[in-house]
Amino acid sequence: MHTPYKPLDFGLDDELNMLRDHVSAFARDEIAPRAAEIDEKNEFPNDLWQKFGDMGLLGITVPEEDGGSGMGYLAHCIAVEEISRASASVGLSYGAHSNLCVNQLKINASAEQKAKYLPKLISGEHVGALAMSEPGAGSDVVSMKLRARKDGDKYILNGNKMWITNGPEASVLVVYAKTDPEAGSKGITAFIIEKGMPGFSTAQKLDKLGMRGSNTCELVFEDCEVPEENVLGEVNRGAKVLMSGLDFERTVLAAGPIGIMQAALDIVVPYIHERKQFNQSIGEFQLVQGKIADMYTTLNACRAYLYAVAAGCDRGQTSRKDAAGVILYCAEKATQVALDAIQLLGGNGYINEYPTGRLLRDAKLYEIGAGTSEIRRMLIGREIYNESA
Ligand SMILES: CC(C)(COP(=O)(O)OP(=O)(O)OC[C@H]1O[C@@H](n2cnc3c(N)ncnc32)[C@H](O)[C@@H]1OP(=O)(O)O)[C@@H](O)C(=O)NCCC(=O)NCCSC(=O)C1=CCCCC1
Repeated sequence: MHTPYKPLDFGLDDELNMLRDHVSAFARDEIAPRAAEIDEKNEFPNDLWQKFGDMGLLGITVPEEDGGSGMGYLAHCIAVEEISRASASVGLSYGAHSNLCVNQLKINASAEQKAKYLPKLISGEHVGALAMSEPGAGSDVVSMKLRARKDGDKYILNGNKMWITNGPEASVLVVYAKTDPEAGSKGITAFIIEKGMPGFSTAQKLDKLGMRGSNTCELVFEDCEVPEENVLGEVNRGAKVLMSGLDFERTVLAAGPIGIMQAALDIVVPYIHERKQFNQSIGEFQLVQGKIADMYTTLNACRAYLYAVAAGCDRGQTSRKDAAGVILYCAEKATQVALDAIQLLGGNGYINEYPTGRLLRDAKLYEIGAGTSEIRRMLIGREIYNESA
């Protein structure tokens, strides 16, 4: 996609710059022209899964020997960023598939599970999702109620999951349940659930404020029989799988707000040349230039933080506080930058003919999903306090 000013060079290597060019051109040609329609129809365009698969994006962090592209978390962030720049809801669903589901399998699945599930998830034949939240367990995720009772060589699951991204179309889902309800975080187990397992169904798609092209629903488990070979990781050790997964999730999903901020600048910079008031382009006014300066510097500061945290993940140095920190900062700044874009477009920014309203509605999700801003601040403050004790 064309950046309407000279962007800052972050000194990324050739492989990452080529990936950005490749994804950016695809997003410009195949996603951006459909972004308004995707939002209006409240529907993910399913043809994109196959195309993302063909481009090698769905298993981007999976080693080549397991059928993936063998790239890292920084590469994954760049893909999410460029897709989200064209359509934030497509970027969110893409991240939910490739990071929340596929990357969790990469880290925690057995060789047999990888051989069974990864090929179709990586090709785009299957869509992936991850389910942790419940109607009564959002921020307090450890209080989840979905029960998995051992019965011979299988588990019987009963309960619900809520707000599940890609839930309506997912064929493979990583689902957390309580195998020992009295044991708190030491009684959680991760399972691989397949669409079509008896007793597993999805409820009606949720009607959201934003991210409308990313399908979300409730999952229902009614005496759902799951073979014990579908346990992901160790029994009763699912809290570690969940919490460490959240560090990667928060890092990679922080690229979504960055795509939104870049999209805001893509719209606003040409607009301030075209829009004339008082016989001149509004870009001539210093208050307008000041807002553009704030948007640009905010975007670059967010990018620098994200690229540093993602490069740390690639070196095996995951940081819980900085995963929470980068998504906290990028999400709140994306909401502000979307508001700035609306303000600069004035009356045009407030009508749905222009995409700035969608940017704002989409940005708001990132202050809530993958841990609220409040939970993120708590995690960062707690860790800094404990580290410095
Ligand atoms: C921070 C939090 C509130 C939990 O704090 P507590 O102090 O209770 O938990 P605590 O005592 O810190 O931990 C429990 C166990 O876990 C281990 N562990 C923790 N971090 C890690 C880690 N980084 N790596 C490995 N193990 C870890 C910890 O040691 C403990 O184990 P133990 O019991 O001692 O054996 C947590 O629940 C949270 O974060 N909520 C937000 C959930 C939340 O973010 N959903 C979002 C779901 S929605 C979503 O994901 C999407 C939304 C929209 C888009 C798509 C995705």
